[in-house]
Amino acid sequence: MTQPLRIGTRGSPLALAQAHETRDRLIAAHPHLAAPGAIEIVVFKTTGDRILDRTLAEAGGKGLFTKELEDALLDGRADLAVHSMKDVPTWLPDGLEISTLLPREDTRDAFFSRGGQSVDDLPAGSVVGTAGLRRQAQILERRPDLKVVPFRGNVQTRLAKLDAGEVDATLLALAGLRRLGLTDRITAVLEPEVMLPAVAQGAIGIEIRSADDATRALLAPLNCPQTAARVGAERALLAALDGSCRTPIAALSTLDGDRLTLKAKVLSPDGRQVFRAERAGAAADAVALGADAGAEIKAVLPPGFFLP
Ligand SMILES: NCc1[nH]cc(CCC(=O)O)c1CC(=O)O
Repeated sequence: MTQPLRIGTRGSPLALAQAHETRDRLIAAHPHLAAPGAIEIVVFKTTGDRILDRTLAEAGGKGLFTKELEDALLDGRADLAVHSMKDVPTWLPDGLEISTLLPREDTRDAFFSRGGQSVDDLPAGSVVGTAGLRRQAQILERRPDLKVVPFRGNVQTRLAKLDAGEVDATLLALAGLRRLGLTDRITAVLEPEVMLPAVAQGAIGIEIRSADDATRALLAPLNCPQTAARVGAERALLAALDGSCRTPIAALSTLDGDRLTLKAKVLSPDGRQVFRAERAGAAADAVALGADAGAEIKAVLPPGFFLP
């Protein structure tokens, strides 16, 4: 029998759901892969899964959720790695590439509060738990009277902490909740005007060895060109900004036919300073539009704005 195609993934329920979606799409495109043993899902624990007592910004380092999967690709323990593109660093290791983007889920953030209030109705002084600086900065931009505290753990853990009263409210990506079937608990879905999403939020990307033409060919029918253009624009913005995970950066591109619109925002962690850029143009120019918007913001940021 030939070697199985090995899908590398993290072990969180969301990561496993995304690995299973990838397997199902592979089988739909190539029915022979439904044979027993043709596809194997291999679970790897990443640094981000181990560190649960600090925020990601404090843990520092890029690729907290991707490095172990990339090591497995590079030394042949996996043939493809499935990632939330939101967690994929701007620069990939030599010899690897994102070959495929699956059709994007909803990009918005979902808001949960114990009392059922939305962001604007929370009583002053309410405690919002969030892991990320992007959500912290935008919550404080709109509601400087709220208190934001660090909040880690996978989706289920965070909802349990909310129930236990550790915080009054929290936010999670709607995409992950949809994939886990956990949307019934949502208090409100936040529009991008209130909470601009993270770069590539809601997109699943598949990483392979650049030299692995066989796996690239198998994955080709799974690629969604619209998602690729949108994520291409947003990640080009990130590259041009050359920020770190300690910088609140938010961006969203949308497509109307072949016309791509990109909205981008860089904030100070306390939400007091906000820098925006917007671009629109042909989808074929997605990367240039993103890079251009990033350069525009970078040019006006005060010196030392990005923490190392
Ligand atoms: N490691 C955090 C992470 N990475 C991707 C998602 C959600 C799914 C997505 O945005 O594609 C989440 C959880 C969250 O932010 O609520």
